Amino acid sequence: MLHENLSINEKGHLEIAGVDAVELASTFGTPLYVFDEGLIRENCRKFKKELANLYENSGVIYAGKAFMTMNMAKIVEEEGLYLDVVSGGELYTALKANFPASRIFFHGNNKSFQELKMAIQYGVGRIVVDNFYEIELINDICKKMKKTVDILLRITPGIEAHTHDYIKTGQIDSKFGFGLENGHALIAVKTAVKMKTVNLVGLHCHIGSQIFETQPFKDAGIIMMELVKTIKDEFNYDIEELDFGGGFGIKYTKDDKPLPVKEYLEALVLSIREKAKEHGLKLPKLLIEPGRAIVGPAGMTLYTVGAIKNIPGVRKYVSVDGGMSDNIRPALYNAKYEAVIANKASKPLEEVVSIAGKCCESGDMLIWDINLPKVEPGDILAVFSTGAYHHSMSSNYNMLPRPAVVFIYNKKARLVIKRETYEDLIKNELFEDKGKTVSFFEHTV
Ligand SMILES: Cc1ncc(COP(=O)(O)O)c(C=O)c1O
Ligand SMILES: N[C@@H](CCCC[NH3+])C(=O)O
Repeated sequence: MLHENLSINEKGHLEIAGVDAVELASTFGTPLYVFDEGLIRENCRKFKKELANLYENSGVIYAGKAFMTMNMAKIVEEEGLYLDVVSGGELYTALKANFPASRIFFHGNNKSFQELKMAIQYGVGRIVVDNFYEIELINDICKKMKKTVDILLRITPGIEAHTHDYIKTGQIDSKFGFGLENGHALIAVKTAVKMKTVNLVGLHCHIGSQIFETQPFKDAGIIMMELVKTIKDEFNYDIEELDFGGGFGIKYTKDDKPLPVKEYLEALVLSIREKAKEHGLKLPKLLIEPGRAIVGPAGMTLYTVGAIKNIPGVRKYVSVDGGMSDNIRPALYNAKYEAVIANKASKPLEEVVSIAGKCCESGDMLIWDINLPKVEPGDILAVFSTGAYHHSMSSNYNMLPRPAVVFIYNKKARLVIKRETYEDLIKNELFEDKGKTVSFFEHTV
């Protein structure tokens, strides 16, 4: 199986973290996001430990955009990680979960006045400043509130990571950060150093996501340390923290070959140490921001098979009860997945089919050409590695209620987000009539 926490029980059913997936589907309904909480915690610890072993003065920040709920924020806090939030909504969720504001890093390329005010009012640990407009906004807010704030500047280091175009972020032609090549980074440093309301603590860069090589991390280490040296020389200013973002690749299919986390980190740490030695610089605090690698492999989605359409000599379409509304990644990035029929996990593979979502889009295909046992309506399809950027990117397209979320821990299933209801879909609508009472059947857990 794709991940170690997946197995097949004596009934021939798929199990995740020791819990029968078919039972989960029948108890909680489908589509269903299932997370192995034990694996999330293990991944948090692994990142912390691997980094600390290589570099003492370090910290791991969980990137909330991958999967953000109050329960997730609690796990992140309990595991001693920092938290990266990227909107007022993520910040609100974290604060509601009692996540300490001082451990929050606030990201985003267009933070609004209200979002920044909220962040400053609640005392977030760091604002990761993306652009000149934002520096001025922060300055104004801090002056009005008579506060100061610790910031990192997001740098676009000019590195091309070999990943999907939509998830590359380090190249100069990017909407994120201050460009290094065009001199914006140094102008931003100069501005921040002079500003009384902000305390420039460090620099940030993020080169992309789902990366399978060490070279971009090595390059990022070198480029950022050169910048630290330039800042020291030009402004006599010490940069105390370097945050290198996330990007650690994971396995969606057997063809994906992520490296052990240690290898990416070693590459990064080596280049930082070498540059520090070469230029006689103090070693900065080293931060990383993994999202996908912490939650991605820990999640899977369960669907129920419905209509099956065989077009002889062409293709067999197997439709499931979810689709691009709970997994936009195939449509957005042409992302590939592996899946099994959870109730036939030990049956031989018999046919090649394509898994279609239920949204009104021809592009709503979850998997093209997958080998499965004979598929029938009512079968439970389990799609793997759906922990990151699935729930967080879900929508109500076609007025589909968002799936429930279940955490498995110590072989017990716990509902952490209820399935949305049809009432939830219309709850914010202002409608003049009283509206009619409509009966319907839905799996409400
Ligand atoms: C600034 C920043 N940090 C961290 C992450 C998390 O990246 P990943 O999920 O690839 O680890 C992202 C998303 O790519 C990001 O934009
Ligand atoms: N949402 C993307 C990654 C973007 C990361 C955010 N900067 C994905 O599913 O792969």
